[in-house]
Amino acid sequence: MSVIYDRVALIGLGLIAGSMAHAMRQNGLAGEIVGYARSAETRQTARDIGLCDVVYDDVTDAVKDTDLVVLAVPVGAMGQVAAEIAPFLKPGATVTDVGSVKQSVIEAVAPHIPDGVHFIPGHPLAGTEHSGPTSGFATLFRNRWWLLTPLPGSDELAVQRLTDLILAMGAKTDRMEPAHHDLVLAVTSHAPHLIAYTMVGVADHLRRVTDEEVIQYSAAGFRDFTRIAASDPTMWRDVFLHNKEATLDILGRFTEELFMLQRAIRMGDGQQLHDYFTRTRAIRRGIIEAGQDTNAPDFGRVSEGATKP
Ligand SMILES: NC(=O)c1ccc[n+]([C@@H]2O[C@H](COP(=O)([O-])OP(=O)(O)OC[C@H]3O[C@@H](n4cnc5c(N)ncnc54)[C@H](O)[C@@H]3O)[C@@H](O)[C@H]2O)c1
Ligand SMILES: O=C(O)C(=O)C[C@]1(C(=O)O)C=C[C@@H](O)C=C1
Repeated sequence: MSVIYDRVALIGLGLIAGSMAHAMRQNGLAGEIVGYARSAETRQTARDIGLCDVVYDDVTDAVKDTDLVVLAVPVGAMGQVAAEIAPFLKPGATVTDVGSVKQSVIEAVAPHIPDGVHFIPGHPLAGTEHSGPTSGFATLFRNRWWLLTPLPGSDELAVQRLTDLILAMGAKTDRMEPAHHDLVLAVTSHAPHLIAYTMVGVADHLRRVTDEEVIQYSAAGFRDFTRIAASDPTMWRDVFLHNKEATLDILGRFTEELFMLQRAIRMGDGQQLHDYFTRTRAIRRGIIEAGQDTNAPDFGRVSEGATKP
């Protein structure tokens, strides 16, 4: 494939930036890939593993004369990073982000972007429970959705060029309104993470009662259900603080359903339980059959990729 951007700067060198670096390099999509991360330790690890062509100690050096700047830091840090880099952005450059929440990132970043620079918010629906500069791998985005939430009046050529990069990294892309994105992701990603974290908390509480047995004999159901509870605490703290309303809305609905099932169990209403599980099983199977389950975990791929990027 051919070069789409001459120079790409990755700000924040974790799972997503690292996977982008591998995917761009493997497919020859960037003339030069440079990077910056806040912690000196992360920068050193990135240099040791050759993640980028250059890793800078100063974020402004990374964005100077750069065609595409990718903000790949926790959602709560996006605004501050945008403010730092804004005076050094090249006219005509594109700034995108990969944050899991869109409305609050747009509110935090857009005011800092100078005229003549294109800000195109985005979100790859792909990840693992691993984080940091060694966790990325080239195939992370393959067959995954990468949503763009362009602002009204965005430069269509700039959006198309970013779309070309995303497609060339193996992803599928679509456009969405930021508020709709945040509601959809609250259902499909944010609430499930909170529930998984909670389930581990419950198991830990019970462990004290059962004398370690909960952890020792943790069944496949618990393991499958709670894999995502091993995810980065900073990232998820920021997601919940910045997608507050949608997450609280979905958790309210979840709690109502849970109470309904709880009551059915208490009343011995087997018919209600069976009907509910029959309906939800059909929905879940439908997702797989429609081929929309490409974001489901694949443990073989993840562990292989994470250790051998
Ligand atoms: N992990 C996932 O599954 C996933 C999937 C899609 C999108 N995202 C989003 O992508 C972004 C990055 O997530 P990740 O999983 O790659 O995280 P990560 O923890 O693996 O990496 C984050 C990087 O940001 C750096 N960083 C933190 N604060 C910074 C700051 N103020 N300035 C500069 N660097 C800073 C850290 O040093 C680290 O290198 C987040 O916004 C997250 O919501 C994550
Ligand atoms: O597979 C996982 O480990 C993930 O949690 C990835 C996942 C998701 O919920 O699907 C997590 C957060 C993102 O913003 C996008 C993808």
